[in-house]
Amino acid sequence: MPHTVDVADALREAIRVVPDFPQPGVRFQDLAPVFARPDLVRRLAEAFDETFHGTYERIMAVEARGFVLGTALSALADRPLVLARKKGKLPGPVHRAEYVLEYGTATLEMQRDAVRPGDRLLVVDDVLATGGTLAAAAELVAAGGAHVAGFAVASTIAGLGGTESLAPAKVYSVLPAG
Ligand SMILES: O=P(O)(O)OC[C@H]1O[C@H](OP(=O)(O)OP(=O)(O)O)[C@H](O)[C@@H]1O
Ligand SMILES: Nc1ncnc2[nH]cnc12
Repeated sequence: MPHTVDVADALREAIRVVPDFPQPGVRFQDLAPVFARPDLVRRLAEAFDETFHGTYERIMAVEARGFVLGTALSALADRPLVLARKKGKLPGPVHRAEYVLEYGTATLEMQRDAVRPGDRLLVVDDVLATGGTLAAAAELVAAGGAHVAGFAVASTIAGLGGTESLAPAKVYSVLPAG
C-alpha cells in the first residue's frame, strides 16, 4: 500500500468535524487533533514534497492554519517559507488580494520582497473549500512576478468546487473531496 494512502487513513481518523461552526450549515473540519500529532504533520509534509518534488523553489503558507503545514514542509524540504497573511499584519510594501470565504470575506497580503521574479511557489494550506483563499494566494504569487507550482492541502471540502476553480493548476489534497 503506498505511503500516501496510509497518511490519508490516519488523517481521516484524526480530523474532527464540527457541525454548524462557525455558522449554521458549515461542517467545520478542525485539524487541531492533526496538529497535535508530530508524526502525522511530518507525514503530510512528506506527502506534499513527494508530490511536487523538484518543481518548486519556495513555499507559500496561508494564515493561519496553513502556517503549520507550510512550516513543516519548509523544514523538511529545506525551502524558504513565504507568508500570506491577513490584512494589516505585515510591515512594508505589500501585494494585496481580496477574496470571498465559505463564511465571510477577507484580504491576504504578501511582502513585496518575499519572492523573486521567476520563482516557483508551492502554495500550502490545511483545507480547500471554495478555493477563494488559494486563488487569492495565487494572485499574490503572480503580483510578485513568480509562478504557482501547485497547491497542496490536507483536506478538500466536497461540493464547493474548490479544485475545479483552481484549474488548470495542479491541486494535491491528501484527503480528496468526496
Ligand atoms: O477555500 P476557501 O473557501 O477559501 O476556504 C479555505 C480557507 O478557510 C480556512 O481559513 P480561514 O480563513 O477560516 O482562516 P484561519 O486559517 O485563519 O482560521 C482554511 O484554513 C483555508 O485557508
Ligand atoms: N468547512 C471548513 N472547515 C475548515 N476550514 C474551512 N474553511 C472554509 N470552510 C472550511
